[in-house]
Amino acid sequence: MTGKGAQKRPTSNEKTFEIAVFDGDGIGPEIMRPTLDILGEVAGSSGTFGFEFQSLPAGAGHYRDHGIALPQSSLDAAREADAILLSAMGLPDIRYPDGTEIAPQIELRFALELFAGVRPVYLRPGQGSPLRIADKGGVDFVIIRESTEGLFASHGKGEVIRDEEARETMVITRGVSEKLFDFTFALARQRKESGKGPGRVHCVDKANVFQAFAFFRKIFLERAELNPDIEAQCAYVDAAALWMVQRPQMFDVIVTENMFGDILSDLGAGIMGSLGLAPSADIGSEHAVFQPCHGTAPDIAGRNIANPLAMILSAAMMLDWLGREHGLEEMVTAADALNEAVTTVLSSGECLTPDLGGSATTGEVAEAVLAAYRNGSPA
Ligand SMILES: NC(=O)c1ccc[n+]([C@@H]2O[C@H](COP(=O)([O-])OP(=O)(O)OC[C@H]3O[C@@H](n4cnc5c(N)ncnc54)[C@H](O)[C@@H]3O)[C@@H](O)[C@H]2O)c1
Ligand SMILES: CC(C)[C@H](C(=O)O)[C@@H](O)C(=O)O
Ligand SMILES: [Mg+2]
Repeated sequence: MTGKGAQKRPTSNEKTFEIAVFDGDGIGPEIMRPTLDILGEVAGSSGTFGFEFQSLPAGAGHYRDHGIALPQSSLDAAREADAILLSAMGLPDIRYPDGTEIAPQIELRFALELFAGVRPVYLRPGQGSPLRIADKGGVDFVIIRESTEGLFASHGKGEVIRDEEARETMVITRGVSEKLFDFTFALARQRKESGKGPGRVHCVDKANVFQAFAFFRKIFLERAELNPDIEAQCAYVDAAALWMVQRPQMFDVIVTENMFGDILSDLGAGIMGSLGLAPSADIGSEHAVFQPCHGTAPDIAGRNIANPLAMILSAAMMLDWLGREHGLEEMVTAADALNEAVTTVLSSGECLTPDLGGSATTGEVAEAVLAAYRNGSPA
């Protein structure tokens, strides 16, 4: 896979995956660079899989310089790739004429039908958290954020009427909701089978007020009947936000609408102590994008102090997804080992970026992860 601006980093292994890479804006390139180095080493030490990375232009900077946020050639190349890695895009001062920010990641989610935004919330042993609960153990749940409709469906289509009134439309469709809930129950089952969770799904909505959410909940309950081995619960979003802070251990898998998922996943990152620890995967039937939950952090960009762990953990999610999709157990094991390496670094508390109270640089944290990976490497 080549193209204008392509940067290839081939490794000579049996199965080579083509990865589309969006460096993005702000801290994006700073956290992407060491992540690709880590992936290169993980692949190199495996001997059974490798990566070809293709860097693709898109983002707010690209819009400022070229008048387009996501070139068709980038979208086409992303579509062809085995997986897509994205750091973060958008800058507060660079906007479309309608006043909204440049957000090609939304275009990618729509174009590639990435309906399931998987956003884990996991407190590692020894890891700090602002929560004042006596026992912080057992905070390990996943938010599934529907990512192609809900309140985001009117992205670019909202209207302001005579400077007096603004309107956006929320869309919930049966087709996407059924796929979303089936994906969610399957994930809860996978977690149950691997001992990570009790096999429980909470549908988080606002069905007490909005017809669209009553419909969302109705479809959830229909699909729950087809998955009787998984406990199905419903919660209103305001109470769910409270419980995420007061007793987060009650959650295993949360499934929710796009906007609620956007907000709750940042709350989840807050529980973990930093947005710099929150990875994500936007998954569809044929494509997947792996990116941190956080943005381009313009306030710290260019200083080499951004926390690279959310990006590295997103790369681990990519390894896990590719491994499962292609039946390559070694990739799944490598994903676990990379996760474990991050746990080692966080638990020791010796090499942390300033968002976690430390003074390490982006590069130093990535190096520490690599060292921990080498020590506990599955190879
Ligand atoms: N997925 C994405 O690409 C994405 C997500 C959210 C926001 N954005 C865009 O990013 C820009 C900035 O948005 P924002 O400031 O509201 O949110 P943000 O996530 O960029 O930053 C919020 C706060 O978290 C900190 N932070 C974020 N990531 C960090 C990291 N890896 N290490 C250390 N600290 C980190 C920032 O310094 C800031 O204080 C906006 O243009 C927004 O639209 C993009
Ligand atoms: C930047 C923005 C468009 C994006 C979203 O709202 O989806 C971000 O907040 C996220 O969580 O991925
Ligand atoms: Mg967000």
